Amino acid sequence: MTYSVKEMYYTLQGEGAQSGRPAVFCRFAGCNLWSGLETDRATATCTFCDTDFVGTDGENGGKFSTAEELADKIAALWPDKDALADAYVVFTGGEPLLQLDTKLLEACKAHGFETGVETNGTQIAPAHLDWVCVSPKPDSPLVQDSGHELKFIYPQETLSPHEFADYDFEHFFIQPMEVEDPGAYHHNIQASIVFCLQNPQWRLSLQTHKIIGIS
Ligand SMILES: C[S@@+](CC[C@H](N)C(=O)[O-])C[C@H]1O[C@@H](n2cnc3c(N)ncnc32)[C@H](O)[C@@H]1O
Ligand SMILES: Nc1nc2[nH]cc(C(=O)O)c2c(=O)[nH]1
Ligand code: SF4
Ligand SMILES: [Mg+2]
Repeated sequence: MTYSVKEMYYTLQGEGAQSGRPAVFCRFAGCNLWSGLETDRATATCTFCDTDFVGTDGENGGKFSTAEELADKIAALWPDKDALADAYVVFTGGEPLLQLDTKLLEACKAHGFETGVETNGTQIAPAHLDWVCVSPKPDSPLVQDSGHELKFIYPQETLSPHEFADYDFEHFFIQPMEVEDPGAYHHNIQASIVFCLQNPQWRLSLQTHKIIGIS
């Protein structure tokens, strides 16, 4: 299996229940809900994506021909080789479950890493992931309907958080949809606050990395 990786970097998890936790982010190239090309955005299944996941030309990106080779690179990005007890890698994308497999998870475990994933839920996650974050998208069957956190990007015209309230997750988050127009983004933040206040099962997730200016 050859893995196509857009970029990898060491940062703080910005979103959800693990927010603030140091982690290596491994961003796979490609997604099943959008080509990633701006010319296709309007007709894509997922139209609000905030991420460039096209190609393998980002920081530490590339093609990795084995799980061990990719896991070695992930481990090399962890700052303290003597403190792997807290080592954490988050697989994202693009859609990571198009590429993330048991072999890669095992290779990361062998280095001492805890493993997490950010997924749109249209593919079943491999077993043994330590943290599964599912973020549902419109017109996309949610086959991964359990995990650690469900993160709903709010608001969405054709999808309501209420559809997911009984699913098997430990945490339920509302994350304001970031859009280009500052006024519209402000509106999404306000609407997210109101939703959480009226539906206390749900908590607010802010994209803290954007607030503090890290990637
Ligand atoms: C870029 S996606 C990659 C992982 C996976 N494809 C997914 O959609 O969950 C990472 C996270 O960012 C969220 N996200 C994407 N675009 C966003 C936006 N404009 N505003 C807020 N969150 C967004 C996604 O819902 C997901 O939780
Ligand atoms: N710092 C930081 N935290 C994140 N949490 C989820 C992200 C993602 O793009 O999947 C992300 C990201 O891009 N950066
Ligand atoms: S599913 Fe995830 S990666 Fe794909 S377009 Fe939507 S937000 Fe972006
Ligand atoms: Mg991101």
